[in-house]
This record gives sequence, C-alpha cells and structure tokens, in this order.
Amino acid sequence: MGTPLFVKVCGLRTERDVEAAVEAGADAIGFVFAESPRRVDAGTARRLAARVPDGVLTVGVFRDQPPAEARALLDETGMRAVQLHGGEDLAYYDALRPDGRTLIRGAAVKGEVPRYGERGEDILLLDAPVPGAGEAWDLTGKQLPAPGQRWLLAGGLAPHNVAAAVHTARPWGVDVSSGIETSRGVKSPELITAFIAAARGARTES
Ligand SMILES: O=C(O)c1ccccc1NCC(=O)[C@H](O)[C@H](O)COP(=O)(O)O
Repeated sequence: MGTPLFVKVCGLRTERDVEAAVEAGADAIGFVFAESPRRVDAGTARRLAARVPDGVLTVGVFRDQPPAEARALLDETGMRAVQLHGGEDLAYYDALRPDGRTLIRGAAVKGEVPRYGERGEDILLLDAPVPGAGEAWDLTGKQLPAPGQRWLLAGGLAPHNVAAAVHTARPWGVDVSSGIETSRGVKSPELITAFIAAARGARTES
C-alpha cells in the first residue's frame, strides 16, 4: 500500500455537507470566498469551520482579492489554510506566509505544467483553466510534479473517474467541487461520501 491519498472537497456551504465530508474522512474542506455560486460569507464559514475537527484542514479559497481582505477573512473565520486561485505573485504569498497557514497554490494547466514550489507554496493544486467548472485538463504527455512533491490533481473529478485519474497521474492528493454536486453550487452528501471512498480505494490498490 502506498502513501494515503490526500483528499480535499471544495465549496461546501451547509452543515450537512461538512458533516458528510468529515464522516467520510476528508483531509481538507474548502470554503470559497472568491466570486462564485459557492461563495460563503464570513459568518457561515466560521460556523461551519467550527464543526471541523482539528486534524482536518479548513481552507479559505481566494482569487485575486487584496491580501489584507484575505487575511481579515482568514482570521475572522479561523481557517487553517489558504488557497490562492488567481494571478497572485510571490509578494502576495510572502505577505501571507508569516501567518503560518498552509499555503495552497491553485494553478491552471494551459500548456506547460506549473512547477511545484515557484511561490514557496506548501501544496500545488493543478487545475483546469476555469476553477470550479467541472472541466478536466488533458494529462497526455504532461510533465507532472515529481513523486513525493505535495500536489493535488483537480478539474472535472467525480466518483466515477477519480480512481482512473489517480492511477494515471499518481498525484499526492485530489480536489473536487462540481463532481460532488447535484446542480451548480449544491453539494450532495452521498456524492461527497462516494468520492472520498473511490479516491481512497484507488490509492489502496496502487
Ligand atoms: O469553485 C469555485 O467556484 C471557485 C471559484 C473561484 C476560485 C476557485 C474556485 N474553486 C477552486 C477549487 O478548488 C475547485 O475545487 C477546483 O477548481 C476543482 O473544481 P471542479 O473541476 O469543479 O471539481
């Protein structure tokens, strides 16, 4: 059996969905503060994050928002990690680094695959060009991060295809949003549970 796969579920907005994710064994739960149908306000995020046990990362997701705005929301809601999903530069990462939160860099694969560590990130999340759109990117011929580097495969994953994607790409972890929804922005506890089980099953077999 290899290293356990890290599983992040993103864009949760209800207690029911957070409970399903925790119960199923998610490693990280993302709360979207960027412009999105999945966006949550600070009060909702704080209330939901309070239901997440210490061992599970709570992740605030941002896209090109001023660092001061991001820091204020992260502090107010008690997030343990931050995911930057826009064109944030090294200076932006450096501004948040002293806070001690896990830094996740959401990077779009458009041609060449972005390299791990270019922003000093703890985790690199490789995604399709439009985040949260449920679209996969083509892995064919891509130079993926080296084994042992902490990177998440994202983009169009779902319970029915995550195992095959893990076998092909051999990521350190996976991230999902659209594939655990019944309609845009509406998560399904059953799909959350099925996704986490399918992802974990894939790594166990490898
Ligand atoms: O989910 C969003 O709406 C979103 C909006 C703005 C920035 C980031 C966003 N999501 C980031 C994620 O981590 C998604 O889970 C990831 O892009 C995968 O999405 P999907 O292809 O829908 O599974």
